[in-house]
Amino acid sequence: MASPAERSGRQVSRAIDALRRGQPVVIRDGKAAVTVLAVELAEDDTLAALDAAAPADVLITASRAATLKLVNQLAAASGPVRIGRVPWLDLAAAVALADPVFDLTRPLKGPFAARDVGAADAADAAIQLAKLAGLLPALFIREAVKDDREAPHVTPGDVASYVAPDRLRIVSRAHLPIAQSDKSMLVAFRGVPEQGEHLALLVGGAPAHDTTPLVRLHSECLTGDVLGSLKCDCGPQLHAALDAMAAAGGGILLYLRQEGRGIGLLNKLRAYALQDQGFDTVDANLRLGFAIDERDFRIAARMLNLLNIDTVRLLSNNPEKVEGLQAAGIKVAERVSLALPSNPHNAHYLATKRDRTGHIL
Ligand SMILES: Nc1nc2c(ncn2[C@@H]2O[C@H](COP(=O)(O)OP(=O)(O)OP(=O)(O)O)[C@@H](O)[C@H]2O)c(=O)[nH]1
Ligand SMILES: [Zn+2]
Repeated sequence: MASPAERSGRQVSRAIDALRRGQPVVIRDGKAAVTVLAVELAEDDTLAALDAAAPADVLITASRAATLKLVNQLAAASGPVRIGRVPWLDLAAAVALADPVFDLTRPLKGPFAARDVGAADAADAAIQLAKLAGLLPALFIREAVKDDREAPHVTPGDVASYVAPDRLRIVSRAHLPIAQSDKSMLVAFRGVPEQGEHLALLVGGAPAHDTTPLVRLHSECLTGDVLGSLKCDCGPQLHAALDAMAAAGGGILLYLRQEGRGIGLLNKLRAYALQDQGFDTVDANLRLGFAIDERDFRIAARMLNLLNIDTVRLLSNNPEKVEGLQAAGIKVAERVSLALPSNPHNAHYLATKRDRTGHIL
């Protein structure tokens, strides 16, 4: 029989799957319960079915609300913002609220009225589920009714346990000779299925017990790692890190499935589209409704724990990685910088990292 934790995990998986298929989900927090539907995938019929019980409002994040200049209406602007539904706020208008791609060409008319978000933990969990589903963080929301009982039901606690780093396990390991060292090994981890399998590449094999290994936290970047994008520095950093580890006699590269600083590939491309309009990497994330950086470095710390590593020499220019690891109990004995020459396409991106996200470059 499934344990309570397994049953709760299965419900969260079902809820994420439902959101991805454009179906509603119920989030229950004590006596309060809300029903949500992702704006991005809503259709006329699914929205009409949701609205049948009572017109559903629109839930967006604080950063999206700030972009839309809605925050000054609110006392607490750090959590999600619930926009009251008015007749002209139809599906197309809600999509425009959620998706910034048309912000410049078709400015939103309004006026929008922010209402009390109600069950705040349930609203937070709804936004987190949309992010786990790889969608824009915007949902239709109304109080749940009896007819919603077919939809997957979750609690904020279920969602928090689902993403807890201690769920991560090592599943498999094998030799993986690479150009820099034919003794390397690859270790695969299973955690949150929607995030993909995190990997640890042990360059030169398992590190000796008496050394402090050189470690790199590399966040997935399909465009840079695989396609040779010149917009970022990920591909060259990946290869330079492997070279540095080989030169040091070994090291560990954690390949974290945190594409686009945790917003996913589709949303990163949306951020790139905004960058084509002139916004920088920070503002693009905020306009989409995300945090500047959505990554959880406790996952990397948990991977290091499972590899029996408690102290590292970290290859990075990002002080937040150092702080994130240390807060999760990993000692960073030294930060080793990993800066590479810029090119005309990534010079502005690197300057933004230096000037706005505290990278030491
Ligand atoms: N959302 C978003 N993600 C981006 C953008 N450019 C690159 N990325 C992602 O940023 C991540 C790269 O970060 P890293 O190189 O691991 O880390 P960092 O924060 O730059 O810090 P370093 O350790 O100094 O390299 C990858 O997941 C990329 O996909 C962008 O413009 N928008
Ligand atoms: Zn990149």
